[in-house]
Amino acid sequence: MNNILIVKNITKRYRNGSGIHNVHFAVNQGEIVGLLGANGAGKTTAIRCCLGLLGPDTGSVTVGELPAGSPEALKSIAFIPDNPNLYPLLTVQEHLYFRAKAFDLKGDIKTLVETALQEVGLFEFATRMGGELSRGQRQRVILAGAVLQNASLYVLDEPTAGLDPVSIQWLIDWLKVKAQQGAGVLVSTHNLDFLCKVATRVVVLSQGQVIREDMVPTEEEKFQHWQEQIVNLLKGERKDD
Ligand SMILES: Nc1ncnc2c1ncn2[C@@H]1O[C@H](COP(=O)(O)OP(=O)(O)OP(=O)(O)O)[C@@H](O)[C@H]1O
Repeated sequence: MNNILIVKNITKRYRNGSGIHNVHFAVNQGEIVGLLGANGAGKTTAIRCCLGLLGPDTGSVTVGELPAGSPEALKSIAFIPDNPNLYPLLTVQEHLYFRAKAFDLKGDIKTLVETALQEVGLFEFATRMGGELSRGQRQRVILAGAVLQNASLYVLDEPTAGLDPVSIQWLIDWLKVKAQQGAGVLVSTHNLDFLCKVATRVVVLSQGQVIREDMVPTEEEKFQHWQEQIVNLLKGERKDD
């Protein structure tokens, strides 16, 4: 299997001594991997290292064999943040034109933008201002930007926060299609139901370290037992209980 993301034994310590230690995992092409962990476990720090926003003290992160943070690596990663902010005074299509420019896309940008908006179900919203959209709609604009970019790795931080059940199902189906098309997906979430439905594998972080890597059970009746195990694992690792 081809790795699209390789996180190799990274350690990143903040000045106060917290951070992540010797974290290692990979995401293959066509795979959806969940990143789990209690609050403060180190998920955001690991994601920031994957995006190249933080440089690890030791270890390395590669995206499609390129060092994380390099311009080419950045072009292949789409990051969908937990708080999908848009430029409030740009329309949806202007936001996407801007993105197309930033990524130096060639060709018929108008058609590319229209196709991306159609794919995420926002074609009718093309001329709406970013500031006039709901949270779920703003997230879809960011997903449309990822479509434009033709990303090979999608990194999502708490993507179900604030989404209604229909939108969550839509996101599950959309991510599965992206994986079928060959992209790798890394999704950090506290939503175990969502994770069970979308991911094939999870990496569990606790106190800055990987404490477990697991395949997600494929049979629905095993989900509950597996979820209980994970919750107990996370409970056992929390210091404030
Ligand atoms: N900028 C920072 N400076 C100092 N310490 C930080 C910084 N960011 C995070 N930390 C600490 O690093 C550890 C890991 O934090 P991180 O944000 O990566 O966890 P997380 O798993 O994303 O948590 P959550 O689920 O609450 O978002 C925590 O102990 C946190 O307090």
